[in-house]
Amino acid sequence: MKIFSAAQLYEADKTTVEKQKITSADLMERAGTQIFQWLHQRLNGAPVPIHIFCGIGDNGGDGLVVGRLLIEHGYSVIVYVVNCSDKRSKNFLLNYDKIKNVTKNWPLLMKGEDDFPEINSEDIIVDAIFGIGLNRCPGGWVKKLIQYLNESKAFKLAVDIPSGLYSNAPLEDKEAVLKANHTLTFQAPKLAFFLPETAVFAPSFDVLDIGLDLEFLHNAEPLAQLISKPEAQRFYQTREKFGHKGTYGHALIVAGSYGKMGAAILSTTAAFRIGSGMVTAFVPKCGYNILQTAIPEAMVITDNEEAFLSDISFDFEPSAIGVGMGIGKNKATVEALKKLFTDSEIPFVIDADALNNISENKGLLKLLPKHSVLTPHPGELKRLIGEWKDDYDKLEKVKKFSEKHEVVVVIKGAYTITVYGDKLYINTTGNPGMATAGSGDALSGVITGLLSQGYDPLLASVFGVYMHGSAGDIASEQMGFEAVMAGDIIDNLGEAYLDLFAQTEPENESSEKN
Ligand SMILES: NC(=O)C1=CN([C@@H]2O[C@H](COP(=O)(O)OP(=O)(O)OC[C@H]3O[C@@H](n4cnc5c(N)ncnc54)[C@H](O)[C@@H]3O)[C@@H](O)[C@H]2O)[C@@H](O)CC1
Ligand SMILES: [K+]
Repeated sequence: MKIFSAAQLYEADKTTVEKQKITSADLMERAGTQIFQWLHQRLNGAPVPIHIFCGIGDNGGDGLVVGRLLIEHGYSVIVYVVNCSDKRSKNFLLNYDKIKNVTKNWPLLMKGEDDFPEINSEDIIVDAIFGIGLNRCPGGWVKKLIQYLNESKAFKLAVDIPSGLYSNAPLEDKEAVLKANHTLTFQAPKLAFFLPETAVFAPSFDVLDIGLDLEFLHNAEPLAQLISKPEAQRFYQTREKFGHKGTYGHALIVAGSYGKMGAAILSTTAAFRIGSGMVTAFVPKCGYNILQTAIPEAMVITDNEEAFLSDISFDFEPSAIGVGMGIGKNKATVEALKKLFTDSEIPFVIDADALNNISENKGLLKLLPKHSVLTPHPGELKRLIGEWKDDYDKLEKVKKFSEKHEVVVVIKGAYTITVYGDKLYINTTGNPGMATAGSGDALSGVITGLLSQGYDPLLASVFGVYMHGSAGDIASEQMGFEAVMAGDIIDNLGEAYLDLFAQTEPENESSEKN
């Protein structure tokens, strides 16, 4: 699924109206009707008070449509107009008139703090104050209203986007954004829903298809691509009936140091579980017995040093190399990395201490084979590219970094974002249970394992992140977030493959769950 900018959505809106020969009011009716249906399906006529706060633009217009339809269906509705400006949009005015046909209770005009209504915790708040047309940070009494609504324990449903959030620009004041419990967003999710500083305001959402012009949406270059099951299914490469272990490559995992041999075990196992034909672990001497005992399927080569890596030499040609998990920052290890990067022509997966060593010795970057995959968590990323002002600045910096060094960067987080040149791929699998030691080692093993099977570096990254998250989701469903350990994620990679093509109940036809 594609993520578009606000400007692109306005374009799509315009094109749709022209091509489908409808009015923009018809489109608003469609949008409002979808929101109404979502509520109606869940409330089923329940007499719960619904407070709808409408701005004076088209987002407010949507709110008025929802209000009208709810009233027509007998719900208990109070509509407020957040009257922050006289510049009411055409479709706001049209629907303002229409709502008067179905109720004697005209919308309440709010002009300041004195007009803030009492709201009980069992009530529902519908936020239709500002949509993607937000053009400045909410201030004055409107900001106070947003804060007042945020303090309420009532369920808060945002129309299109939580008010005060820009769809694809940095946050100005986090005190002036509605903290929605759920958002119903039109046609495509907004970039703000996936970035750490702004995602907290839209912790869950459904995408409502309002029938915008498909050709326009198909041809528009998106801000980012969202990776869910349909995309992952397309990435999957079928295993051949007559394949043998050599068909699926020979991955090399360069990992571990004294006290951190678990990192090598996790990455090696993950490379196997994602389907590598063969996996060799290269570890310091102290890891030999540990690895051979823990993973009999793996081959093991050791460094001359007992406790850390100093000379990474091997006598075969791996089809992919993952390096860095738990290797530490010994001077000799830096030299060993220099030699490894210089001697190899195949792209690497670079993780953990290999990233930290690169950050401290930037010359190493120039030695990296093109299309190597870097998998930093936020701390490692900061060491690599420096501080950023906000999430959008971070993405721009990573894009430049990726272009300059011709590498794939996997920014790990709640929504992991893979960056390649100016392209962004946002993952949708994963959960807080995966914030656990070794989860990153599992991911680097997964990506290395996919590379070894012939997935190209970008696909290996995007598909690997999806599969890793999916395995984590399956693990959490079985044991709850808290109990998940990295090994459980790896153990469920097989289930994640099965889940990829499992038959499921059809979803609600018009909405995509997230
Ligand atoms: N583009 C589309 O595809 C569709 C858009 N629709 C709705 O239209 C919305 C966009 O409508 P608009 O462009 O009218 O914009 P909004 O309704 O988001 O708000 C814009 C109005 O609020 C004012 N405003 C913005 N920021 C303010 C602030 N901080 N303080 C005070 N006033 C502020 C603006 O000057 C303008 O008058 C979408 O979010 C969606 O809800 C839907 O009706 C259907 C289709
Ligand atoms: K809104």
